[in-house]
Amino acid sequence: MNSAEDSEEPLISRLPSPSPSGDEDNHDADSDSANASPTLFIYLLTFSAGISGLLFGCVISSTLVSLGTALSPPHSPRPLTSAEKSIITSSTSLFALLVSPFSSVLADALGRKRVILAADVLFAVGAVAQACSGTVWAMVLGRSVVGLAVGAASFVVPLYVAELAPAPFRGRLVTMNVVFITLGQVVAYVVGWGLGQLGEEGTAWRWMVGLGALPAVVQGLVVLAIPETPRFLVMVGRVAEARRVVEKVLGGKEGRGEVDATVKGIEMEVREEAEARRLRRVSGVERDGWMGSVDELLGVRRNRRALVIACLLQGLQQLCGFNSLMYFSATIFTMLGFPIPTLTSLVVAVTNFVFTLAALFLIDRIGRRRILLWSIPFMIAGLLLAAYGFSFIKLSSTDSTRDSTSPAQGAAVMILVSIMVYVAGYALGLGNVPWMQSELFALNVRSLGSGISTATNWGANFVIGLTFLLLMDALTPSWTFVLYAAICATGYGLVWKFYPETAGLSLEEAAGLLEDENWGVR
Ligand SMILES: O[C@H]1[C@H](O)[C@@H](O)[C@H](O)[C@@H](O)[C@H]1O
Repeated sequence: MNSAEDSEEPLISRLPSPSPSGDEDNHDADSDSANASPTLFIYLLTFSAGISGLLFGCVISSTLVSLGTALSPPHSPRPLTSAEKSIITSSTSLFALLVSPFSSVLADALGRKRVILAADVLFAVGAVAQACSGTVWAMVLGRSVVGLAVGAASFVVPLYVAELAPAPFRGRLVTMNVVFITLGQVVAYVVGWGLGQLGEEGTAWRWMVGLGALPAVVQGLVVLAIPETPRFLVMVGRVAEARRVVEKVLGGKEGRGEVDATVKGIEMEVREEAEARRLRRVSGVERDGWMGSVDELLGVRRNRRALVIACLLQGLQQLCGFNSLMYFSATIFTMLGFPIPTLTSLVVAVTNFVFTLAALFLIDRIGRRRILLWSIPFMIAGLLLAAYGFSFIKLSSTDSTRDSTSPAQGAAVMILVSIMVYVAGYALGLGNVPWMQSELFALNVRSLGSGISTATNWGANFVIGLTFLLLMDALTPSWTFVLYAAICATGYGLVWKFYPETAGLSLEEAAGLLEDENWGVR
C-alpha cells in the first residue's frame, strides 16, 4: 500500500503464517516460530491477567457450594428448590451477558487495565456479598455482582493479552488464560467435593465463597503495576509510552528496527481508521460517539465479517453443550449409577484442563482454523457414542435414583468414555479458539466487537444452562446429545466455509484478511 505499511514487513515476514489449506512447508515454518519462546516479561503479564481466568473458572462451575438449608428462614429450614437453584446459577450469566458490550466502551475510553481493575473490585464485593447472604435474593444479588465482574473480565483479559503478545505466541498466551479458567473449574470441583464431605450445614461454604475475594484483591494490586497495551496507548496518543512497552515485550532480542516497525504499524492503522471514519462522517454514513462505533462495526464489510465469525465461534462454544456437563455432570453420573458422582464428574473438569494444556502447545503450530477442523469431529463422535450409550438406559433426568432396570454397566462406562472424548475434542479447539476473537477485529472496533461476541458467549451459556434438563426430559438424553452433535456438525461446516486462519499474523494483518472477497478462506 504505502511506505508506512512496508515498514511492517520485517516483523511479519519473520513470522510465517500457516496456510488455511494446510500445506506442509508452512507447517514446518510455523513450528520454528512456535519453538521460540516469549519473554519472561510477557509471561508475567499473562500470569497476572490470568488470575481473572481462575476466578472465572470457579464462578462458572457453580458446583462450588452446596448450600443446604442456609438460605431459608431459621424457623422453617428447607433446601433450595430447583427454580431457586436455576435463578442463582443463571443470574451470573445474565449479568455477564448484559455487561460485556458496555465494558467494551469503557475499555476504549479508560483503557484495558482499568477495566480489569474494576472487574477485580466487583469480584471482591460479589464474593463478600455471597458469603454474607442469608436469603436467596441476597445470594442472587451477590452472584449478579460477580456476573458483572466475570462478564467484564472474560472480554477484557483475552483482549489485553492479545494486544500485548507478539504474533507467533499470541495463540499460546491467550490459551494460557483458558488454562487458568479450566484450572479454576478443577479447583471448584475439588472444593465442592470437600465441602460435600464436611456436610451441607455450617459456615464452611461462606468462607470458601468469601475467600474468592482474595485472588481478586491480589490481582487488583498486581494490575496497578502492569502496563497498558501498546495499541491502546497509540490510540490515545501516548506513543512514547507504547514504544517502551513494545521494547520490553520484545525483550531487547529484536533490534530497534523491529520496535519501530511494530509501533509504526499500529500508528498507521490508527491513522488510516481515523481518516476513513472522518470520510464516513463527512458523507453522513456514520454517526458521532458510541453509535458511530456501532455504525462502523456493522457498516464496514471486514468489521461485519469479523463480528459474524467471532459471534459464530462464541455461540458454538456454548451451544455445543459443553457447560451442560460442567453444570449437570454430577446429575448425569448419578443417573448412570456411578458410586461417587461428584468424583466422576471431576473427570470432566480434569480432562478439560489437561487437553487445554495440550492446546497451549499446539495452537500456534497447528493454527486456529485447522485445530478446530481436527477436533470438532471428535466432539461429534463422542456425543453420538454417548447418545447410543444412553439408549440402553431408561431413566428420567429428574430421577436421580436408579430404577429396577439398573443401567448396563457397560453402557455407563461407554458413556463416561465418550464424554471424555467429547471433552478432549472441545478443550483442544472450541474451548479456547473463540477467545482469540480480538485478533479478528480492526483496532477501532476491536473492543466493541470483542464485547459483543463475549455477550454472545454468555447469552448462549444462559440458554444452555436453562434448557439442558428440560431437553433431557422432553427429548430423552439420547436425542439431547444427538442435538448437540448436530449443532457441532453445523458449526464444523460454518467454520470450514467462513473462518480463515489467523495464526502467526500480526493483529493488523489478521484484521485485514477479512477484506478478501472469499472471507479470507482459500
Ligand atoms: O473457554 C472456557 C472453557 O472452555 C471452560 O471450560 C468453559 O466452561 C467456558 O464456558 C469457556 O468459555
